[in-house]
Order: sequence, then structure tokens, then C-alpha cells
Amino acid sequence: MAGHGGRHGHGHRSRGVDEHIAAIQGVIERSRWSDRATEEVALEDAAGRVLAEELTAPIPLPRFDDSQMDGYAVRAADTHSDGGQDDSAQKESGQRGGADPGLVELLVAATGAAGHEPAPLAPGTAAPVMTGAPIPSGADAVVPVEEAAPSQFLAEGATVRVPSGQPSGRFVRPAGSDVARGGSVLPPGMILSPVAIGAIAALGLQRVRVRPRLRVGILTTGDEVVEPGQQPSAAQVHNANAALLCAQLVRLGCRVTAVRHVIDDDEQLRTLLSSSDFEAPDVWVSSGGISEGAFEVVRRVLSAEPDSEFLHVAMQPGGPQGLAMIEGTAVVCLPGNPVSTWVSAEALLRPALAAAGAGPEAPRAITAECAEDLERLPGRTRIIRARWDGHRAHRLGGYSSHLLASAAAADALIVLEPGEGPVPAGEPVEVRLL
Ligand SMILES: Nc1nc2c(c(=O)[nH]1)N[C@H]1C(S)=C(S)[C@@H](COP(=O)(O)OP(=O)(O)OC[C@H]3O[C@@H](n4cnc5c(N)ncnc54)[C@H](O)[C@@H]3O)O[C@H]1N2
Ligand code: MOO
Repeated sequence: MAGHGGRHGHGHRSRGVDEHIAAIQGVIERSRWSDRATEEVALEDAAGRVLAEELTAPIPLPRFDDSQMDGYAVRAADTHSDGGQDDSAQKESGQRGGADPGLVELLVAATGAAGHEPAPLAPGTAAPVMTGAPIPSGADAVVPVEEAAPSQFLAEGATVRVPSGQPSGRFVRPAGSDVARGGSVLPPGMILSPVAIGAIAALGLQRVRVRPRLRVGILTTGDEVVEPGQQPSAAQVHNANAALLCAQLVRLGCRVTAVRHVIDDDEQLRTLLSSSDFEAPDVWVSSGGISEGAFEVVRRVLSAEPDSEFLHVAMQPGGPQGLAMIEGTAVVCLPGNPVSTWVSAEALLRPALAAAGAGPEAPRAITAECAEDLERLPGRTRIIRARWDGHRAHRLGGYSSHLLASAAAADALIVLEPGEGPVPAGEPVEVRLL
């Protein structure tokens, strides 16, 4: 997402979206999170964590040459009428044995089951092997049981016939063909997905080294905000942003160490920021109190910090933004309108966490049709809450950033680059699947 920086009203500096993502990444990387040690976790606790170092294979996979089929392990040369030469055209693993209609008789050897070490295969014999069982030494091809005559497993000492001309290597999964010993399996910074965790387990590892979870404090502000379950006065609203940010940051793999609300009182905010009643967060994520009003507590208190900035980012919603650093704690200040809070967390904080290696990848962006007419914004990236139906993105509700209930079913964001004029329904647009 680009988004042009420039001047915006109110004497604020205005900055592009990507530039602000980089600025958030910067404060996260300068926070105490960067100094904390990586940790080793058990695989059952590893899902969603960020790999701290390159993962290399301590063993090859497969660990030994094994069979890809239930069948007979043979010496390929035994099935060739000239007694040895492969037909190179038939060599490819998994291909049928070729045009030679002839059958070769072999003596049935002892059965090799998965999990058991087989005896070496004597010349002129065929050993029943099951999928995943080691190939007996001496054997170099597997004939699937359904191609044998009879097409069943016979007892040791019986005679079985297999098609002649078996290529060497047929249905053999060579040791190290997935990954060699010492080979690279995952780069640092990867999110540990179920398939990644399966691969790590297959390598015999019980634990994996991951980056520390980001410790996040969530801070909401405003005299008008009361907690859900409390009775608001005529001029009060329920705190939507604490629950919203909490859910979002947990989903991004962060550990929420404090959730606090302060009224529009500078002293209360200062006290909270220096409190040791809870585990010190690496990052505070705040909502509200940063724009042009008379009671902007976050902006007032944090503007006094040497390493702070309050500005406009060229996007809507989520225009007003702020950043600060207080003794190793980064403060990412998001605007208070609930949809602005949410969109800022999705479109700014999430990519910044991903770029810092503190959270999962940013959502996947695809190009797809919008289902309704949309309107671009001059000079600002417009981010539109949407629902994805598998083909098209449907806009939910209006553009205003108080419309949280209308946005509640959103599972996608439509991103319109700055510009003028309408985007008619059916036009391709950028859709981010959340
Ligand atoms: N004169 C100007 N006014 C405003 C501007 C501007 O540029 N000039 N920007 C507007 C935009 S855009 C946004 S977004 C908001 C951002 O304001 P703040 O971040 O200072 O947020 P607040 O004023 O504290 O609250 C805004 C709005 O959100 C509600 N809110 C706040 N916290 C919560 C919460 N935890 N749960 C639910 N709702 C919350 C609050 O009641 C307000 O309705 O400023 C515009 N104004
Ligand atoms: O940018 Mo505010 O975030 O429009 O509502």
C-alpha cells in the first residue's frame, strides 16, 4: 500500500501508509522486546510462534530408502532378460514397467513390514514390502502387489511372477530425497504453522527456538467510556476498543500483560505508564485521545516525551496516529473511533509486527471484484470493511469510522489507493483477506 504523504489540515505532518508502518516497526525494534532472549518451546506450544533461527535437518528425510507402495522389493536387474541393463526410458520412478509383456519368476523372500529391519535380498528373490518399510539391501525397485501374478502377498518360499524390465528406483523413496542431513527446512522468521510443526516433529525434534512473544499493554482512554456490563450515563458509551484490541493482539501472537482504561486526566495516564503493578509491556497500544479535541490525554502526555510524534497518516479511517518511546516501552497510539482503531491495527500495526518479526505475516492481498460502487479519496488510501464471498468483496455499511456494528461481520478489507472518482461495482480492487 502506498498512500502519499504530504500536508493535511490542522498543521499536522502527513505521512504515507508504508512510511508509518516502517515507523511502528522502528519503535517495536527499539523497544525492550528486541533485547529479550529467544525461547525454546515444546512443539505443542509452538503453533503461531515465530521461528528464531534457521531450522536445519539433524537427520535426512526419509531417514532410509523406503517403499512407496505395498508390493514386492526386487533387484531390477533380475527382471531384465539381458540380466542387467535398465531400459532408461522406463527409469522414472512410478512409471509402469514398459512394453515388455513378459513375466519373470522370482522366489518369495521374508516379508518386510513398516517398522522392521529387513534381511538383505538375495539375487532371484522378491521380498513383500509394505509402504514405508525399508527397502532390503540389494533391492532397488518395488513392484506394486497388484502388478504381480498372483496379485497378492505369498508366503516365503513360494514363486511369484512380476513384469520384466523393472526400472531401478521404481517406487523407492531414497533417503534424504525430502531433505538431506544438514539441509535447510525453514528460514528464521517463519510462523510455525501446523505443517511446519509436523516437519519439525518428523525430524525428531521435541522443542523449537522461537522469538519472544511481544508483551502488549492495551490502553483505552476517555471520560465517556465505561466497561461492558456497566450502566453508561446519558453521554457515555461502552468500551469497544479494549476488547477489540485484546482479541486482535492475541490473534497476532502477542501476550497481553495489562488492559487499562484512563479517563482524560494527565496524571492518571502518567501514573499508569510508570506503574509496576503488572509485567512491563514491550508496547502499549492505545486508542483515542490523539486528535484535535480539548481533552486529548494521550497526545498531551506523550508529546512531552522527546521521542514522540503525532501526525496524520494518509489513510481513512485511521488518519490520526501517534508514536512514542518511554524507557524501552514503545507506545503505538491509535485513533479512538472503533473502526479506526481496528483498521489501524489491521493495516498499520499488523504489517509492522510482521516486518519486525514479532507477529504473523500481514494478510494476503488478492485482486478481486468489488460488489458495490466505491469512491476513492484524493490523497488518502481508503480502507473499506468488507465481507468476502469467495469471488467478490462486499462492502459493509458506510465509510464512517463509528459504524462498528455494520463492520462486525467483516473478514476482509478493500484497499483503494488514493485517487479521484468512483470505482464501479465489478472493478478489480485490492482485497486483503484477514
Ligand atoms: N477537529 C478535528 N476533529 C477530529 C479529527 C480531526 O482531524 N480534526 N479527526 C477525526 C478522526 S478521523 C478520528 S479517527 C478521531 C480520532 O480521535 P481520537 O483518537 O482523539 O479519539 P477520541 O476523540 O478519544 O474518540 C473518538 C471517538 O471514538 C470513541 N471512542 C474512544 N475510545 C473508545 C473506546 N474505547 N470504545 C468505544 N468508543 C471509543 C469516542 O467516544 C469518540 O466517539 O477524531 C476525529 N475528530
Ligand atoms: O481517520 Mo478517522 O480514523 O476517519 O475516523
